[in-house]
Amino acid sequence: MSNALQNLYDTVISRKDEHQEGSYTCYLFEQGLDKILKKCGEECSEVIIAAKNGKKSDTVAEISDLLYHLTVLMAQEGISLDDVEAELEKRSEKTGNLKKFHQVNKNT
Ligand SMILES: N=c1c2ncn([C@@H]3O[C@H](COP(=O)(O)OP(=O)(O)OP(=O)(O)O)[C@@H](O)[C@H]3O)c2ncn1[C@@H]1O[C@H](COP(=O)(O)O)[C@@H](O)[C@H]1O
Repeated sequence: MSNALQNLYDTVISRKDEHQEGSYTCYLFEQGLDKILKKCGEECSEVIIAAKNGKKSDTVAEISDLLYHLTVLMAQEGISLDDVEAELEKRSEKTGNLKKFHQVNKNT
């Protein structure tokens, strides 16, 4: 995972562990899962709208908002970046095996 995502994740975890005055992340944890899910839903819709509007910088900003809120959701649910990385790698291995399987079948 990228350094920026890892740094964000570490900061979010530290906000979960220790209250910091004025922190929006702490506010989200205090509000709880339903609020975090609501924000993920809202940010997801904003990504779709920005992408439809076609301005790359706006879409990048909305994707960043979504990634931040997903990071808060992961922390809330005890999911680490390693958990997601492992899942992605598992899929990539499966896809690789499937491609090899099709290649072998094509050649026989
Ligand atoms: N990456 C982010 C980040 N992205 C978006 N946001 C906040 O998400 C909120 C979403 O804005 P909206 O207008 O949708 O929501 P709102 O009306 O302000 O809030 P609601 O009433 O809807 O809850 C804004 O307040 C943004 O500041 C973020 N807040 C914090 N971070 C990072 O999280 C880490 C901890 O920051 P603090 O929470 O400030 O300690 C730092 O690394 C920050 O850079």
